[in-house]
Amino acid sequence: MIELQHLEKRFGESLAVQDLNLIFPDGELTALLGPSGCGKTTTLRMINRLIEPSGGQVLLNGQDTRALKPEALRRGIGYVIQQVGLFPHLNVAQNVATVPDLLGRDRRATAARVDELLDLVGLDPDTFRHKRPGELSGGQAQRVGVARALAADPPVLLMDEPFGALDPLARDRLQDAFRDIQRRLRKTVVMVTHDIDEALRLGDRVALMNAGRLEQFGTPDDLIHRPVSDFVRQFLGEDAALRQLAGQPVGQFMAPLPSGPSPALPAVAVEATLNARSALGVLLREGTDRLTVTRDGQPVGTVGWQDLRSPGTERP
Ligand SMILES: Nc1ncnc2c1ncn2[C@@H]1O[C@H](COP(=O)(O)OP(=O)(O)OP(=O)(O)O)[C@@H](O)[C@H]1O
Repeated sequence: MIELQHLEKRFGESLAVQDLNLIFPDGELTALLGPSGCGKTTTLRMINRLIEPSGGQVLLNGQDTRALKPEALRRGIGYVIQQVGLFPHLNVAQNVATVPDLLGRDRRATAARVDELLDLVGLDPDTFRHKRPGELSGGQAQRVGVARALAADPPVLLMDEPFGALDPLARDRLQDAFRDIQRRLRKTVVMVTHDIDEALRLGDRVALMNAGRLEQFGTPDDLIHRPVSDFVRQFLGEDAALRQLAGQPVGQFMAPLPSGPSPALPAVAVEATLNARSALGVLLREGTDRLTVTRDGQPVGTVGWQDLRSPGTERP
């Protein structure tokens, strides 16, 4: 668990971060969201002490990070940035193995781990192991960056606009891949983004900052349906709820079929993997109030307006 207590950063006369109190829960992804210049990156970099706080403290599993050597601290915290910063003269495998090598881990075990990680981020090891960073697309390089950050198996991962430089298609793909990875690995992730959709899509929780202060901390649902201020409402925009739906499969919102004999099902069916916003579109277009939800063509549940307003309990 990472805890920020009265954290503050002063640059000359101006306060970039002020009296920030936040807990990043273990195993969850928290998105640090907010307009440009609100202090997101400064906050992130105070966690691994790339920036030293002017006041307050950061606790990592209860320990004040000032008590740790910055290098030792950073070895236990993966860090992914937008300009991946791969070493151009090293190949992909060597780049991913940087930290395990530094830690003196067994070579053969590291090579196996590199292949496993390349697989995990969706790069075929045989194709990519020996490529140089200059031979990769932006999306591929970013995947290598993620694999490298995971290589030492750090419990904590800090990510600064990790998908920001990618075209929308590559960004979507990598966000999906990363969401799957995070479901499996359950790292404690803090991700800086100014992209509202990304925060709502990937964040278990969202910390929305405004001018160096925390405006609201909560689940995406909290921010959308229970905004604490006009700033939150305006920053997310009126269509926030719709945009959140776009990032989630309709299967997450359905009411499962009761066991026993099948009841009469709505005539129009959609697959559970369809995004919930499109399912809403189908409801509107067909002028009906419920849809059947299928998996591989088999009915598994039904979904209606009310279900799409608030996520059901069936989240995977
Ligand atoms: N090294 C520095 N010296 C002086 N001021 C700085 C420095 N780093 C950041 N700032 C200022 O602190 C404030 C917060 O910057 P920060 O980079 O944390 O914002 P951000 O929310 O990450 O913004 P963006 O989304 O644009 O990256 C800004 O006003 C910025 O100009």
